Amino acid sequence: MFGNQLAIMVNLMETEIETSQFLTVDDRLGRLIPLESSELTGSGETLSEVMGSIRPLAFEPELVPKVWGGYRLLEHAARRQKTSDYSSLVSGNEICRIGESWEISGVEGKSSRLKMVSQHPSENGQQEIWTLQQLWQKFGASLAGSSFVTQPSDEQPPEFPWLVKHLECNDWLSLQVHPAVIPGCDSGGLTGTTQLRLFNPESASKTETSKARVELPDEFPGKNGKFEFWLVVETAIDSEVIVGPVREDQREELAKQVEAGAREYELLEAGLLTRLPVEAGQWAILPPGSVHTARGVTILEVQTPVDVTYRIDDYGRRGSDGELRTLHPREAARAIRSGTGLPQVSHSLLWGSNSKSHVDQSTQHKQSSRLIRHITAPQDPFQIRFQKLGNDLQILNLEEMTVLCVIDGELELIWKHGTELLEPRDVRLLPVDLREVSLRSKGESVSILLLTSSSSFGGNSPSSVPR
Ligand SMILES: O=P(O)(O)OC[C@H]1O[C@@H](O)[C@@H](O)[C@@H](O)[C@@H]1O
Repeated sequence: MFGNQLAIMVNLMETEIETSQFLTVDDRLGRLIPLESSELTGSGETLSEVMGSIRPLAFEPELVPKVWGGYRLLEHAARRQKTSDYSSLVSGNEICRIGESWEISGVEGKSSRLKMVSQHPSENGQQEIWTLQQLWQKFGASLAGSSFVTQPSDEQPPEFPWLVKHLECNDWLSLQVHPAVIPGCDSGGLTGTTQLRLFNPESASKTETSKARVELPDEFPGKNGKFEFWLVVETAIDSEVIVGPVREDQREELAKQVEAGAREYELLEAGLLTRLPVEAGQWAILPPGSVHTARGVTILEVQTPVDVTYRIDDYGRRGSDGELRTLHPREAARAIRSGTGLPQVSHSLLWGSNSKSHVDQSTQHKQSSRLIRHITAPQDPFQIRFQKLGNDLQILNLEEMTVLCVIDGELELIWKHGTELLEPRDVRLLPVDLREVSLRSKGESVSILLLTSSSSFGGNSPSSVPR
């Protein structure tokens, strides 16, 4: 699957919080070791040397089995790898429901592996393997430019600021909530104006600020909480989301009932959660402390790099070990109390029948063949822009590190030394050192999502190339 390395993801139960770790086989020791401690890192001194030349970075998607998953992410991965042997793509080599495909991750122990293009073997003859976290620590300035800060050596190494996944929620996700932000948190290796864009409860709206100061979780001192953005990419029949609290003044009651072990239907009956049908093209913003679940949807998820979920209700399901999946009512109640904003689900669609209406905090404008919509608010920890491009060439100036996700259509991505054709679900990390890339649709149009830290989008909006 990854050269001669077998990569395996296992679920570990650490106290009450479910977490997981990517493992790799150490040939010398003849056993599994955490990927981050593997010594298979490359020896390049610059990002260009590692890559052969500076180029958009592609990572190996990591497929994660989930009880609520399906088979589409697996089928997609098989198509992409040009294999019909699905079992070779799954940890443990057993075909099972896949819920998540981790596209870009620097999360400790679960960092994405760089897809190598040049096949330079390292000194010991092995294919080099770089994780995103290793690249971030060694070449952060090439990736993020002047906004990257190196930490003094006695401090925690900076963490890559975003986590990008595809989710296939064939069945309901657990009803869940993620922990809130801790003030004075790790900046994720970014500084200056960019650092201000990382989630800060002080800059949230007034009603939210008072709540942000309540009890804070102590499990992850010094880390950001989990702020999520969902773009609904595909839907099935009966596609729905459930979110809450519906109003800010319900937060305490919701927390109380969750702590007392209330189930999803009781919270819905009490009007503390709301159930909404969703269509492809809608999006949701889920600040820490938002209760949520979904089913019948494929989602592109962008989040801050915190892999912690507190389950409120799991509908009596058993995990792969045959045991009921753990619920965390006490931690969930605490996360709800320290929530930093209400969950929002867009009323309009980014594409489809009502895509023209203005909604929520997004803004939209049309330029030549392009539709641009800024989705997240300036105080949010990352900025999301949706763009529809035609087949005229557009330049994207990379004044800051950008993640490019293809949503629909085929995209031609051109940079100084090369070009590549991207398909829906392809994700690329565009380092600042690339300076600029050009984009155009191979067909009539292509939809893309751009992820950055700053809301200014200075030179980072594609502009037409004069012909
Ligand atoms: O606890 P389960 O149901 O497996 O869900 C866990 C998953 O939930 C989703 O809403 C997202 O937050 C994912 O990033 C997370 O991994």
